[in-house]
Amino acid sequence: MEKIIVRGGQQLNGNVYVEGAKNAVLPVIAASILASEGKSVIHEVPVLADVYTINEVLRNMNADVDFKDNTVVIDASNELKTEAPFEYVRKMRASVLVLGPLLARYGHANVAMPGGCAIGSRPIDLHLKGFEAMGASVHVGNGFVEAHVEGRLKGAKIYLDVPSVGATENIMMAAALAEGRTVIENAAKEPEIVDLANFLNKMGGKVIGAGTETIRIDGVEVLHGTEHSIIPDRIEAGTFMVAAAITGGNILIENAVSEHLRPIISKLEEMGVTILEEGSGLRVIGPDALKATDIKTLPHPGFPTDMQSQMMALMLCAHGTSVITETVFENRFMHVEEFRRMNAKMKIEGRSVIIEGPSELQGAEVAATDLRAAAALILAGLRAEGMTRVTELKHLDRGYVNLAGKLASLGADIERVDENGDVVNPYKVGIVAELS
Ligand SMILES: CC(=O)N[C@H]1[C@@H](OP(=O)(O)OP(=O)(O)OC[C@H]2O[C@@H](n3ccc(=O)[nH]c3=O)[C@H](O)[C@@H]2O)O[C@H](CO)[C@@H](O)[C@@H]1O
Ligand SMILES: C=C(OP(=O)(O)O)C(=O)O
Repeated sequence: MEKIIVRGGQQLNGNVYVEGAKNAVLPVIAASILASEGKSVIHEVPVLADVYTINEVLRNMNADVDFKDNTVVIDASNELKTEAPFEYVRKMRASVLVLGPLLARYGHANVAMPGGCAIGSRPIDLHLKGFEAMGASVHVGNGFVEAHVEGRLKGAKIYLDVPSVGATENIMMAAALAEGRTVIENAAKEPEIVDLANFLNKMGGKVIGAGTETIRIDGVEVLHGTEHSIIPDRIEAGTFMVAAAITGGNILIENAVSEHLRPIISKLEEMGVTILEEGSGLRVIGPDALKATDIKTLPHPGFPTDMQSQMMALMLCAHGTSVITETVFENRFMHVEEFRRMNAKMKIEGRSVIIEGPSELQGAEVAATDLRAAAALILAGLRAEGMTRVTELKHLDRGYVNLAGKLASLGADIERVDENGDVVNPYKVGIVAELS
């Protein structure tokens, strides 16, 4: 079992580059199967286990997928199989994003039902209601969702009960090839939704309003391959911002987009962190002493749930009482127990965690409970006294490219080792093991 070993106490300084966003690239790759003509060339693709998984989902359907040098080239002009088996959906819930494109292009899709996961039950009822509103019949049984429509999907007015990112994306992709106009109300407004809309428009789609709560899609008969660069990962950027803050360091985070990071910038500034626009990125300077603050996770442009656990690590080091309220996922506090192993002082009250800081963090063996918890435990390890060992790195590899190597290049005392204690090439990471 691989581990990341961190010895706390180093201040981090230097430059780091933010990769393309995981949560943007997965829907864009799924959308590429809408193209019955031409190839899609997607740049700024991060080397992540999730990208390998979605590529395997497409290959399994008979699409040609080539991934090298951070570029994925997809030719989906073959006749595709309309299935995504459980072995892929189990590894990565975002595999359900092929449902909309398959249904729109072939009138049929059979995709394994994603289960819950460590952060909550995560139903897909809003995706399915959207397809039904567009004329599809949907059957859930034997662990699969089977959706079917005679002829083309029909445009519809769809109000989402909650602004679900995945439902907005799945419906937007399906609507791109439907007959007539679809209007999604109470749509998710995340930057990744805008990136997907831009990709669909370059494919010949007609999507307007992405980034607002109402998205209008006029369906077209054919979509074609195109070329696109993925937006930078705001959560990876936010993670490095916390790394600077928690170590009292000074990091230039290249390729960070400040408009995507407003809620994170605002909270870090409240905690005493200095953040300056510089070149094509952000310089983040940690203070001598961090101040407590409160955060409540919300859909964009509220504070992102995917930064909740990293902020928890930071708040543990701040002076005073901080409160974190998680409203997006019902069970995203699994990392609290792991932080406690590091001598963190906090208590859970319903959907909130109350932190009396600062805690004198101590190194310990801790297990990542999800992808962001993995990063958060490493961040805490940067500050803790002694050695922290983080296990369950399969979560980390889903969403961070070479996090240990990047932190080491900024001055962290960190390495990734295998079960024999031998240092692992950070670029090979767990991806190879995961897929073999
Ligand atoms: C691959 C990807 O982009 N993942 C992101 C995406 O996940 P994902 O798209 O799964 O998240 P959603 O926005 O759909 O989920 C938000 C909330 O809505 C609920 N819900 C969702 C769909 C549905 O049909 N019914 C329903 O009740 C969920 O249980 C959850 O409580 O957005 C989340 C919220 O920003 C992020 O944490 C994830 O990193
Ligand atoms: C929850 C996350 O991702 P996913 O939706 O892919 O599980 C995440 O990126 O933190």
